[in-house]
Amino acid sequence: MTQHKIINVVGAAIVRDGTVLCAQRGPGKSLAGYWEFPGGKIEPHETARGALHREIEEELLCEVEVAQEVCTNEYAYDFGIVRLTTFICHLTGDAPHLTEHAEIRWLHPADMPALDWAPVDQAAVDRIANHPELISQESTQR
Ligand SMILES: Nc1nc2c([nH]c(=O)n2[C@H]2C[C@H](O)[C@@H](COP(=O)(O)OP(=O)(O)OP(=O)(O)O)O2)c(=O)[nH]1
Repeated sequence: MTQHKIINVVGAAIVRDGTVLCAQRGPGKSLAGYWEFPGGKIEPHETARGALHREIEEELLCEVEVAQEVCTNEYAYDFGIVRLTTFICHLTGDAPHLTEHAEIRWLHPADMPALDWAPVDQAAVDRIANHPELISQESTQR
């Protein structure tokens, strides 16, 4: 029997002016070329929100306020089962800077499904596209 470990991952749907930051995974990484929500693996001592705050600081060199959860979804890849929890996030300072992604695009919810998303991301993309009001709530810090 094949044992599949569960990899707990958090992703940020960063909102700006009615659009969401979509990021393309860089070459040489797992799932290279697929579009994703920036983020990464939750370390054992971390909360999901704490991990997301740290990952965004590391990956995009910016600060976010982690707002409401979009959804949690699982997908069995050949390297393991990824359980992705996605949160709406708001920028609290500088704009994001690319460090490891190939490209980023700010898209309106209706345009997001056209990208080639990592399979586990599909649920969150569909939820945001079908419920654009999710991203219309302004940050509490503005
Ligand atoms: N950050 C992020 N990872 C995702 C998403 N969708 C998805 O399948 N993944 C996968 C890719 C990775 O296998 C894992 C997240 O780990 P990570 O972002 O820390 O990836 P990493 O570059 O450190 O890991 P790796 O390429 O060495 O496996 O979850 C997503 O929307 N955001």
